[in-house]
Amino acid sequence: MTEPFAALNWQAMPGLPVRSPQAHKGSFGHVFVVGGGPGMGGALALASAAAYRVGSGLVTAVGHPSAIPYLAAHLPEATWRDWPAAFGDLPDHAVLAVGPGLGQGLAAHDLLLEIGTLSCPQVWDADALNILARFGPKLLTTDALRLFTPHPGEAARLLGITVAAVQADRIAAIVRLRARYGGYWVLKGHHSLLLGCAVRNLCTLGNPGMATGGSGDVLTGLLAGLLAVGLDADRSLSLGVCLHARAGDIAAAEMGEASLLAGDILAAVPRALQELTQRHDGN
Ligand SMILES: NC(=O)C1=CN([C@@H]2O[C@H](COP(=O)(O)OP(=O)(O)OC[C@H]3O[C@@H](n4cnc5c(N)ncnc54)[C@H](O)[C@@H]3O)[C@@H](O)[C@H]2O)[C@@H](O)CC1
Ligand SMILES: Nc1ncnc2c1ncn2[C@@H]1O[C@H](COP(=O)(O)OP(=O)(O)O)[C@@H](O)[C@H]1O
Repeated sequence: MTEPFAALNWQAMPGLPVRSPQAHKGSFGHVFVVGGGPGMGGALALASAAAYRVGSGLVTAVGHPSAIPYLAAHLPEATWRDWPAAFGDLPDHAVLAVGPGLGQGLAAHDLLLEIGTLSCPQVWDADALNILARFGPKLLTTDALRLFTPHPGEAARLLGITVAAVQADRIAAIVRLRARYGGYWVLKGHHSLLLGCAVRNLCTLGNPGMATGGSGDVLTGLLAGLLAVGLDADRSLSLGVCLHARAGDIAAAEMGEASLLAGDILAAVPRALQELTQRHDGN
């Protein structure tokens, strides 16, 4: 029998590290978000903005050329690179988030073959997971720190089973995912499961309004941003998943579940973060 996962407590969760008065943007990492294939520039923009919202110092979006005008109009704070991209010149403090809107064409395969050889911290989501499912664990040739964020459909592909089988025993599924691919895992959906090094939890926050296109892309950017500002992988996992879900609850309380957009979750992230800050300040 598998051990139960304990519910995380938002009320007791530590917030972001306090910024030194001498801080500069180089103090808070550099996230590279790799995705934004044809027709999916929005996923790239959502993930990139989310990385900035948790304090990442610099964000570079790496997307298909067709995604770039959209990105420049919607997120002028990000720098960008076109596909095909190479990653030989990444700075020491780089964190990669790979998958949002990536697509599964040949260019995406080539990008993933290179990223699997890199040693910087990485968050894998969406089409990066679909390509990983096709190649199997041999795609991951280094033991880089990797966070994987499948929804049940992606988890099913990674395990070669049905979505119904994943959902019938979600704990068994996440345990098998880690056994097969290593790394840190979130199995998304109602009561997302988290499996890290010291983390074996579930998140009871969130709501079905979050079942809307792009909300997973926001989570990917949050997780990469938290790694970039210096949180360890376990803490990034638990804070990132709860922050995303709490922001979804704040946004749903304002908008109603049916009207919720992924951008509303993103817009509520600062308020969710302020709840943590104010609690720790004793307000
Ligand atoms: N604005 C954009 O550019 C957007 C781009 N997106 C991108 O579109 C690509 C395809 O991703 P999709 O996730 O839509 O397609 P997928 O085919 O990977 O996943 C959708 C399927 O997964 C299963 N599934 C997902 N969550 C489930 C749950 N909680 N319970 C049971 N079954 C579940 C269902 O069978 C569902 O039909 C990705 O690259 C993604 O990043 C999407 O994120 C939507 C928004
Ligand atoms: N019913 C639900 N209850 C709580 N959270 C949900 C629910 N449905 C979706 N979510 C959350 O919303 C996000 C959806 O991610 P994903 O399926 O990858 O969407 P997309 O591919 O459109 O970005 C996940 O973080 C998931 O946990």
